[in-house]
Amino acid sequence: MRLQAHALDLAVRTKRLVVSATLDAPSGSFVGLVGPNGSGKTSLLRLLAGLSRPDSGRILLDDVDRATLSRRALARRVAYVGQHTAPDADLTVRDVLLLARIPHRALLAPVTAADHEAVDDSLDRAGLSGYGPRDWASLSGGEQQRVNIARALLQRPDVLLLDEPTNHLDIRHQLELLDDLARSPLTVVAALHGLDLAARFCDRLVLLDAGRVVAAGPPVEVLTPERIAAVFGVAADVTLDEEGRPLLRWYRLPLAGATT
Ligand SMILES: Nc1ncnc2c1ncn2[C@@H]1O[C@H](COP(=O)(O)OP(=O)(O)OP(=O)(O)O)[C@@H](O)[C@H]1O
Repeated sequence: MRLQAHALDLAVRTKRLVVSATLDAPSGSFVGLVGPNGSGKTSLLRLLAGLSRPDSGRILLDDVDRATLSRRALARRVAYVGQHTAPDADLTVRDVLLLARIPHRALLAPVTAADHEAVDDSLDRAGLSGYGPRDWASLSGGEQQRVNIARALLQRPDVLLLDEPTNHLDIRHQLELLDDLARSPLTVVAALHGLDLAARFCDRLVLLDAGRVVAAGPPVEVLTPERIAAVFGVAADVTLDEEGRPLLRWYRLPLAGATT
């Protein structure tokens, strides 16, 4: 499913969080949202997820205006994992995962054996077999993150929106997750801080600065040393790996040539 956003604007009081942002995530692509702290990545993802409403602009799912879809239809198609997604109540891991099946059940229909099987499968795939009876709150940060992503996948969405999905994950789990996302047939849009990993795994990057999209396209076009210096204020060497993707090497601060 193709996800497009046209000229999205969002302001809170006088602060403009997202300014005329346009984004195109073709079906099955993995798009990375990158940019410094406070550049609007979360704000844009929340607009795409329908968690906040733009002041202007449109969001299209396969050319259909998202505003015309019901909440339930949207929940079946689009799953979102935020940075601090925590269930309110005391729930087990199994309870948390079963919640994800709700959009696929008739209203008030009971949980079935098929739901439990789907939960067991998702735990196996997340490398968390046997974690079902554990209290969600007792999991480590990385385990909670993996359960959150498993929960989003259990929704069987067409579009997956992830805010900092590699947060809390050790390097092996970061690589496994990004590799899975890159291979997945889902359309994925993820806010990522690690430019190196974003460059390696994403098909396209959207670079935000102060709420505006300042560059979008394949990583090799977006992550030039000049743009990295202008947006992040750091100096980097950019070479290409064997697949033609950018490999970044950072210089220590202060930025060469900068006056203090
Ligand atoms: N409700 C709000 N009211 C006022 N300002 C807000 C609100 N929500 C976000 N902001 C501000 O909007 C800007 C963008 O925030 P956002 O969380 O989208 O950035 P981000 O790129 O995801 O940042 P980070 O990399 O630090 O997670 C920040 O300056 C933030 O303080």
